[in-house]
Formats: sequence, structure tokens, C-alpha cells
Amino acid sequence: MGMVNNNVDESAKSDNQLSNAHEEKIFVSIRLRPLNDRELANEDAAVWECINSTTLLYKNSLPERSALPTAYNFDRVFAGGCSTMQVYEESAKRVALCVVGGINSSIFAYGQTSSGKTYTMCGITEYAIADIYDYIQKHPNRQFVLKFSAMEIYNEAVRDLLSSDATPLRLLDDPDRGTVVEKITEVALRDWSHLKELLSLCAAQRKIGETSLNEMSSRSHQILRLTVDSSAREFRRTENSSTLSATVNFVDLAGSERASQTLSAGTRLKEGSHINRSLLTLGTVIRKLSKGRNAHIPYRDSKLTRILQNSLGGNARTAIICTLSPAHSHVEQSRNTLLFASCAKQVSTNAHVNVVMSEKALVKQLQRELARLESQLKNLGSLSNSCDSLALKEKELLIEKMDKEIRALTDQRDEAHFRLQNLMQSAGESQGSRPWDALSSMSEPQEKGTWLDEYPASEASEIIDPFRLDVGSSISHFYDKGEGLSFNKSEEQFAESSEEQFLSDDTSPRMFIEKYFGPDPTQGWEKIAERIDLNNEDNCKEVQCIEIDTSIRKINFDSVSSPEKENQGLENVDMRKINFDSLSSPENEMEQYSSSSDSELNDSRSIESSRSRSCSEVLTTMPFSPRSKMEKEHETPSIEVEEDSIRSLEHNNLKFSESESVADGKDLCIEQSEDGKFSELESVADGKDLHRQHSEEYCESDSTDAKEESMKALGLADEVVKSKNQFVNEQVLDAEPTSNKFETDSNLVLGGVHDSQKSPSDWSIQFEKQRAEIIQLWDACDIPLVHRTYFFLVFKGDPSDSIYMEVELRRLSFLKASQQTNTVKNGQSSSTRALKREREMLSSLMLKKLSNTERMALFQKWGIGLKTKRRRLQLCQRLWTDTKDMDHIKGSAALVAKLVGIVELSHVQKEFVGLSFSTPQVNVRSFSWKHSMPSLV
Ligand SMILES: Nc1ncnc2c1ncn2[C@@H]1O[C@H](COP(=O)(O)OP(=O)(O)OP(=O)(O)O)[C@@H](O)[C@H]1O
Repeated sequence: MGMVNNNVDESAKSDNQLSNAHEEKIFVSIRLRPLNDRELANEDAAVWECINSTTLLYKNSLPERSALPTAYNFDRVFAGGCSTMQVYEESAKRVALCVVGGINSSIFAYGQTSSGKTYTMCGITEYAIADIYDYIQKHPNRQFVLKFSAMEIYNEAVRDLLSSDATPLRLLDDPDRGTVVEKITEVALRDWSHLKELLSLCAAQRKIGETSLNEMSSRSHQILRLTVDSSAREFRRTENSSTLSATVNFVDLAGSERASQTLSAGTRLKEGSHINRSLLTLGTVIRKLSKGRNAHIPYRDSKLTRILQNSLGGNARTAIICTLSPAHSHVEQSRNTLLFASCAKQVSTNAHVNVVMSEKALVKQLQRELARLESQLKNLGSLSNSCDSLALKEKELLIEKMDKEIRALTDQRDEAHFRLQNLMQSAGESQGSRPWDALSSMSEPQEKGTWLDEYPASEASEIIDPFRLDVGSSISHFYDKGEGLSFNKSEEQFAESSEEQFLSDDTSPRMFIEKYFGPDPTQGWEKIAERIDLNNEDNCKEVQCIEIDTSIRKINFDSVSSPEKENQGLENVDMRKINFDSLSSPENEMEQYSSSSDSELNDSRSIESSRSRSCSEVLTTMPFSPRSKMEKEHETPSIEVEEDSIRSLEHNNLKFSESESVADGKDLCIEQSEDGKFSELESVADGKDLHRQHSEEYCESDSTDAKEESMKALGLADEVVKSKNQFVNEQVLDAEPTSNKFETDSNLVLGGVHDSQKSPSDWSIQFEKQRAEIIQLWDACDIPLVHRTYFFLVFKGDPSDSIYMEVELRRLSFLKASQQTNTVKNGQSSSTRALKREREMLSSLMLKKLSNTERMALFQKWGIGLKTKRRRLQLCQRLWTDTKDMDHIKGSAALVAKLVGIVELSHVQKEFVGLSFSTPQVNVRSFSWKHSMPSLV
């Protein structure tokens, strides 16, 4: 074994010149044997003739059209008379002696049985080895080692011919050496005689059998292998010494045969079968090799070709001597041999010098190689470390950057969360301060609140404007902060807590609406009002003039409560009547109020005229709130309220003019002015009547014409009043074309005055009228049905409903106006869509909340065909649609209440009542819900 290395010492190089290693073709020669005795006896004619050293000619004539050649050319052809020495010298020696130059070589004898293979190879082997020894002798500067091994392949079993052990040898595949015969005996030749002994031993060991064609027929393939290692003696002990090592194979193949010819049977037949099969493989290998080296080579199909792989187209020079019987009787077999020879002639090998380094040289070279590899590894490691370090640093920077981003995002998230909480809190505060909540929480004014603090002053005033009159300043729920009106803190808190209670029950109307139908379109009306006011900017500007210029407060009394009236039982009297009807003479009261000390003016229930920057106007008190009523019922007669109100006016530096209107005792009207504009107004007007007329405009005019006439009388007030009228007409009164356009407004502004003048029967009429108006507005504004139902059921019909109805009317009016504007701009409004969804949801609830019998009864009552499709939806689409038919409305309310569970939730109503009035222990609106509920069917 050894490594191929070009580091060959000079002697080896010189020796190598003998072999001249490079690619070359297999040397193919033909040897004819003479006719043997049997052939001669059979007068078998010799049909082959060597016409020259390279051409073999078929002497007999071939049939016409025969494709068989008559002449064959090879590297060398030997006639029957040639000696083996000549054959060796001219065909095998050159190849055989390559081994001494470190080149592998092989010499084959191929031919049919009894053609002279063994006869030829025995001579060639001896001559070759003799020449090798001769070469050794001629090259004393080199030390040669010859090792000999011998094997046979018999019936596809490899056998060691130098061993008595007949155990077949295994073939191993070595990456460097190719196929290796395991444990084969390799004998170092001592000398020539030693070789002769071994050769004799091999001949003795080889399987030989008698056939009809050959008494000493070889029944196996024999391979004699001589390995020649040589090294220059000069360098043997130096690190630079190297060894040339090569092997020469002398291969005596078994002869191809025909069983019919050899008359073989039994063992011979079996041997012949293996022989022919292995020779067939060899022929295939040669044929393939002759056509191209890339062809699939079936070396492994037989042990013969596997062992001789290097010799067949590999790293060995090869010479093939094909032996022929010249007899005509074997012409077919001879042609086959010639065919094989012809193919082999085309096969090239690529032999080269095999230099085996000495162990020392090998160790040294291995050490150098190791150092080189270590150096490379170190460099790679250094480079890798450098890359790793750089990558690690980049990753650390990236991680640090990402960490910063995460912290920044976390901060942003926290900040956003904080803002969101604030917004939600603000929204909750704002929501809790909506009109009806505010209305219901009108009590215990103490501290200033902030529900409108977030709005600019002008916006705040505009937003508050729609319901300012409702929650007006009679019991001072609002403060004029100079920037806008605000709830006091306790109201706000109360509203919040009430709202929380309200919202905590998801069956409350608001929650129900928001949960199932989206945001209540009736909420957020402040913004709607804001838009309306923006749309009526001119009007607001006009009103603003009044607001800014007003400095005079005028109070018109119907009467000022007299002591006698003060002592009257007022519990069952409408607040508005109490406030106004029970007032005693205005002159006295005015004096009384005017002389009130400042110390008394801090009463939180005092009337506080609200003023805004943009849209303030003549404010009127609204002394009929539930709170006031409650106080009247349980605490103080109305005179206290009036006194408080007057004191509040004085506290706010209000100036009360003594006018005839006051003396007339008709109205309580407070006007506020701070500069001379109102004075101008006052001067143009007819002095004493001015304020009364002005009040009449807002409070008592029964028709637009009358109002306009009044305004005309005001002179400079014309434009102002016109704008005001337009504003009110457009935004408020359009909802009730048949009613007095100013009625609603006047009711809101001075409702107490009107109401105070109404008898219970009058109130009942007004209640029905307002309720019908509200119902129509609900329909016009697409108010959620649950909301309608809830309020409808709340309306009891007593005077205490007035405040709710007024607020509802006010905001519905504005909402309607807003929706008209939005609808024009946007087509179908969101509230319409929400209402549609609500009806669909109610339709679903019908299935859950009502039995089949109940549903059928409802369908019949509502005139819906029992066999029609989507009956429930049909029914729900009819709910609350006939606003003129109170039975229809009651039925609608009953059904909606049933579906959403209002009937069963008496506590909700109690809470609602609690919301409405600040003192829980005083159940002012102690109506019975179940009693109020209309029948379902
Ligand atoms: N060139 C030759 N001159 C004289 N005799 C020869 C020659 N070649 C072969 N013979 C003789 O022919 C006979 C058969 O030769 P050999 O055994 O070498 O044939 P073979 O090809 O090896 O046959 P097998 O394949 O059966 O082993 C032998 O007796 C041998 O002496």
C-alpha cells in the first residue's frame, strides 16, 4: 500500500523512463499454435495464416455475402512456428517490465480451450520474471523487493494457490488499491529459484481437468502476481527516500469452450459454465471499455473482472495474448477470440508510476500537511471568530435598539391608555350630564362642575342653549363661569353615580339601545345643537348682541306671594302655579327683594342668570323643577324659592327695573345686560312696555304675527327678534305646525307662567298635546322604540311630567332639525338604520319572549296574515308607526316593554325616579309601572 506521490527520487525517475507512463492501448497479439496431433489426425485444416507480423488471414474462402472478415490486424501476430520467447519478447516483455519502474501491468492469455494459453503464459511468466531479475541485477543502486502471490478463480471462488487452505478468499474494496484479495499469501521472492518453486506450487495447486479437447485443461482462471518494490539505495535511510511499487499480473484464463465440443458433463460442465460466464463478463467489460470509458462497466459481475479491474482500462499497462487453434474445426471459436481481441485492442489504460513514500518521509510529509491544515483551520477559526464577533455585536446593537423601541412603544401604550381612561372618564362625565340626566339630577347645587369645561365658551353656551331653559337657573343648577355653564360638582357626581347604576343594568333602555342597536341617536344632541347653532350663525350673532348688551334685569310678576297664599297647602299644586300664582304684589316684593342683603344671596338655590358669550338671551327662570316641587311639598313654600331667586339676582348684581310690566304682575322676566346696547333697545322701545312686550314676544305671543307685531313695536329689536323667531321656528316649532309656533318655546321659556295659569283639565289637555307632539317627533327622528316605550311609560299625566316632556320636546326638536340637515346631506341617517336594526332585533326577541299563542294573538290583533312570511318583522315594522292612534302607541309600548323586559324591571324605574330627583327618600314620582302598562294584546 502507499500513496501516489510525484516526489520521486532521481533514480526512480530514471527508472520510470522505462515505462513512460501515460495512456495507451492494450497491447494485443495473436498466437497461433500448430495443429496438434488430434487435429492432424482428423485432417483438420489450418485456416488461419499470419501473412505478416500484425495480420492474420483466414485462408479459406468465405461464403458470398459473408460479413466475416478474412484478415485481422493486431499489434502482433505469431504464427504457429513462433517460440514463446519471441511472443514474450515482442508482445509481453515491455509491458511486464513496467513493474520495475513502478507501473502496474498485466499480461493475459485468452483463447479457447486447448489453444495454448497455459503453454504460452508459463513461458511468458518465467521470461518476464527472469527479465525482472535481470533488471534488478542491472540496477544495483536500487534495492528491489519482489513479492509473489498466486490465486485461482474456480467456479467463482478465489483460492490462494500458495496456501494449502482451500478456503475461498474474500475480495475487499480498497479506496487506494482497488479490489484487494483478503489474506492472500504474498511471498517475498528470495531469488529466481524461489520463484520457480512457487510457480511449481501454483501449477500443482491449480484445478486441472481432462476434457475431450485437453487432457490437462485448466478449469480455473489463474492469476500470478508479482509485486516489485524498488527504491534507491542512496536515499533509503533519508527522509527523501521513496519506493516505487508496482504489480505485474500474469493471467492464464480458463479456455472458453462448448460443452458439445468438450463433451463435458458433471463437474466439467459446471466448471465450463462458470468459465464461460466469467469470460462473457470479461468480454462485456472489454467491449464496453472499447466503446468508451464512461460506459457502465460490469466489473463486479464476476470475480475475475473485479480482481483485474485495474488491469482492464485502469492503472496498468496490459498486454493480451490471444491464442488460436489454426484448425478449421475451431474456426468459430477462433473468430470469437479474434472478436474479443479486436475489442481489447481498442481499450486504453492510464498507467502511471506508483511511488510509495518511506515511513519517515511519510511521517514528515504528514506532519507538514498537518501543520498546513492546522494553519488553515486557525485562519478559518480566526475568520470565523471575527465574523461571529461582528455578528454578535450587530445582534447586541439590534437587541438594544429593539429594547428601546419596546420601551418607547410601552410608554406610548401607557400614555394612550391613560388618555383613553381620561377620555372615557370625560365621556362618562359628559354622558352623565346629558339633558335628561342633568334634568333628573337637578338637586343640591353646590360646587361648580366641569362637564362643559372642555368646550370653548362659545360652544359651551351653544350646547347648553337648547336646554338651558329647561334646567334653567331658577334653582341655580348652572353657574355662569364666564366661559360657559356648568353643572355643579355634586350634580355631576350624582349624575355619574346614577348613570353607573343605570348603566350597570344592561336592561336599562340606554344600555339596551346601545347594546343592541348602537349609540342612541338621541344622545350627543349637544353636538347636534352645536351644528344647528353653527348653521344659524347669523341668528346666534343677533342673539349675541342681546346677550352682550343686556345689563338690565327685569322681573315681571303676575304676583308676588302674599302671606296668605304662602300658607296655603301647596303640595298638590303645580309648581308653576305655586311660583307665580302665589306671588304677592310686585311692588312690595320688588322692594323686598331689592333690599335683601348680600349675605342672603349665596343661597345655592338662587336664580342665577346664565350668560354665554355667543348665544345667550333673555333668560327666564324655570321655577317648576321637581326639586322645587319637592321642596314645596316637604320644605318651604314657594315664596322661599322666589326670595332665593331674587336674592340670587341681587347677588349677581342684577338690576331690577321698576316697570309697569312688573307692576302688572304678569310675568317674571329677567333680562341681563352689561352695556348700552340694551339701553339703546330700551330707548327705542316704549320704555315701560318694552320689557313686557319683549317678554310677550317670547312668552305670551299666541301667533307669529302677533309676535312680529310686538317686535315691530320694539323698533331696534326687529332684527333681533326676527332672527330669534327664525331660529325658534326653524329648529323648534316646525315639529308642530298646527300649534302655536311659540307655544312650545314659550312653554319652555315661561312654561311655568302658562302652566300656572292652567287648570288641571288644561294641564291634562296640554299633556296629551305635548305627548302627541313628542310621539310624532319620536317618529320623525327615528328615536329607538325602547326609548319611546320607556318615556311613554314614564309619562304619567300629572304636572310633574312637564319637565320631562319639555326637555324631550326640546331635544327632539333640535334632533329633528339636525336630521333634516343631515338627511339632506347624507341621505338615510344612521338613526334610521339603527331603528331598522332595532325592529329586527325586536323581531328576534318576539321569538324568545313570547309564546306561540301570544304571537298568533298579536298577529291577529295587528292584522298580519298568519300565513305570511316574516310575520314577526312585519309586526315590529309597524310598531310606533301610527303616531295619531294612541291605542296603537299603547300597544306598541306594551309589546316593546314586554320584549325588552321593562315590565319586570320595576327597580329600574325606581332608579330612574331616583335619578330624576335628588333625594331618594322622597319618592315624588311614585307611579306604578305595572299600573301604567297598557295591555299587550
Ligand atoms: N505453440 C505451441 N506449440 C506446441 N505445442 C503447443 C503450443 N501451444 C499449445 N501446445 C500444446 O497444446 C496442448 C494444450 O495446450 P494448453 O494446455 O496450453 O492449452 P490451453 O489453452 O491452456 O487449454 P485449456 O484452456 O484447456 O487449459 C498442450 O499439450 C500444449 O503442449
